[in-house]
Amino acid sequence: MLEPDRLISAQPVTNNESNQDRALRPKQLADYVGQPEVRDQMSIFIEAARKREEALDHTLIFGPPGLGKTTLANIIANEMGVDIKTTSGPVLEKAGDLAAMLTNLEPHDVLFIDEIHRLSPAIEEVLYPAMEDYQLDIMIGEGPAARSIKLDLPPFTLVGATTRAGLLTSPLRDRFGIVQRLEFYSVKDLTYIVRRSAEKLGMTIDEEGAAVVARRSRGTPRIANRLLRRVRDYAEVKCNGVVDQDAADKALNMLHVDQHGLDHMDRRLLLAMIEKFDGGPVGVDSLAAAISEERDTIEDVLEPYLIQQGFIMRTPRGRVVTNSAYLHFGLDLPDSD
Ligand SMILES: Nc1ncnc2c1ncn2[C@@H]1O[C@H](COP(=O)(O)OP(=O)(O)OP(=O)(O)O)[C@@H](O)[C@H]1O
Ligand SMILES: [Mg+2]
Repeated sequence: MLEPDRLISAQPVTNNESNQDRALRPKQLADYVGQPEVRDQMSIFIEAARKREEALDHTLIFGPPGLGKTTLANIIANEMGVDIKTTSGPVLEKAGDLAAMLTNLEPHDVLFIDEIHRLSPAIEEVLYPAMEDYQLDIMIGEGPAARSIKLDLPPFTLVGATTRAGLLTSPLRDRFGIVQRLEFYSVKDLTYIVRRSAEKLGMTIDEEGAAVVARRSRGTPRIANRLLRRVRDYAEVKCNGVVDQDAADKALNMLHVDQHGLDHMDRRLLLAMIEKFDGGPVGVDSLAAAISEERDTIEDVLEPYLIQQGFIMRTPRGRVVTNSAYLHFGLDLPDSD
């Protein structure tokens, strides 16, 4: 887990924040900002399924935390005009839990399984025939009285979300007809998201102020919304509630979020690579030990953005920092030999 005080963590930190997240969450594909390819494809697939009066094909959504996987799953159900039932990989412990959810679905409903890479193998076994043939094949009872029962399920859509597609077993991955990968958002898209969230929160922010928040949000809408709330606090106390470029800059400097949206965790990772490992290559486990962070956090949360921004590269021998990272910290470039 991340330190709960990490301001730019992409995970929702508190329940209260999840509620606020939900209030800002778009409900229709048309309001889903950015991700143009995903949006275009999904609108076609959804319209086609509706015309044929079929359930949408099973859909896998992957991408780093806070980019809009849960949001998209809900939009899919909404646009299909069906209900969504939500669960997650770690929550589904027993095959019976999954069976109960499956048998409660109405035709064409969406079953959303978050963190689908964390399903147990036993549950995956139940899922395969359910996905492929809408068949539930399950053992009930134990010992000599145990018997297997088969049930027909209504045609439904499984929507799975995961931070990394590579973590899924291939039989599971192969059963998804639609696979969507979410990308980090552009500053332009995030600026738009910030302005719209500001409107919903009843605050005043100008284009430049919104752009400052967008630039420092690690390409992630959840972080943009979180920073916006802290900027609002600052502006209400220090500048009569109006957020312009100057107010946004000052607020975010106070929070130690730098121009690239990097916070102390990112800086710690990059500096450890530079100072302790001469810039790499270094394996993720050594890195995790050096900064006392979990391997998963590094791979799921920290690294994707640092790679996308060109601060880190993945090589067969491990991670290396790039010259941009040295320049970011105002350090001399290492001798190239
Ligand atoms: N395309 C988008 N347009 C506007 N706002 C968005 C978009 N995607 C996400 N958001 C905002 O970001 C918040 C976080 O998104 P969401 O919860 O869907 O992320 P996630 O990918 O499911 O994250 P996690 O991996 O932590 O489950 C949403 O509540 C919503 O306000
Ligand atoms: Mg989610």
